Amino acid sequence: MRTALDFTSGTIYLRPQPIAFEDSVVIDAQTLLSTRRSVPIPALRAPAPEGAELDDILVEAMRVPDHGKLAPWRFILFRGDGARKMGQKLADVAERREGTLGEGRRAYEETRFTRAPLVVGVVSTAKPHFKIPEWEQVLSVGAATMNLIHAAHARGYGANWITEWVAYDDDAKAIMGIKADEKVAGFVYIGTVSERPSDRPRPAITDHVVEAGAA
Ligand SMILES: Cc1cc2nc3c(=O)[nH]c(=O)nc-3n(C[C@H](O)[C@H](O)[C@H](O)COP(=O)(O)O)c2cc1C
Repeated sequence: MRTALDFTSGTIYLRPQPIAFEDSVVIDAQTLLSTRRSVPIPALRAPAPEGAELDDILVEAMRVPDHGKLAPWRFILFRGDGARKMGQKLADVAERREGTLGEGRRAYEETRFTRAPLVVGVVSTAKPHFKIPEWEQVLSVGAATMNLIHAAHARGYGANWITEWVAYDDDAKAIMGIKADEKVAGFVYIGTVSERPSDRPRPAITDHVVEAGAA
């Protein structure tokens, strides 16, 4: 039976009135939305979702509004040996750019995709289309990324949406198998939370919401 993380109290718990679905117990949607926050990468430990659970998370990630049904995204899984090798190649790119890297910097680059047990690269394949504005496709990719994060949190995992230089570097993108006309929406670091993060101040609705016609 799976558990959910309660970020308000910091305890692993089973919901007193869980939403039962087949053999799973999942956090209720309102609690998920009101308590999710990014977990710093060093606090993301093994295990990460894998197998059927990861498949479910990816399917839920793609369950987003998508004008024209273009599915303008794809996912790259960085884990294990593949993630290690990718880090070494990216460190080489950084070294070609900047000259010999210091030990700490080299190690940072080499371990870029092994800092968490799973990193999901979300790639936008949005492009000009005769009917569907590219902007709307990009929004759908962002929605898929957020769904991915929520789907992970719903199962008790922590997640963090990161880009950093490798998302914007053409050579790094090529090494990761990302085409020149594709964009990185983000790298979502996922793992089991070892330390509960404190929250940050959240935007107030008074600063961001207006009533139409009230002015
Ligand atoms: C597209 C995108 C890219 C981001 N890239 C980074 C990044 O490279 N480094 C970073 O520290 N935070 C990055 N963030 C911010 C974190 O994902 C996160 O939102 C932030 O730490 C605040 O945490 P919260 O999710 O709890 O509000 C990015 C966010 C978005 C939406």
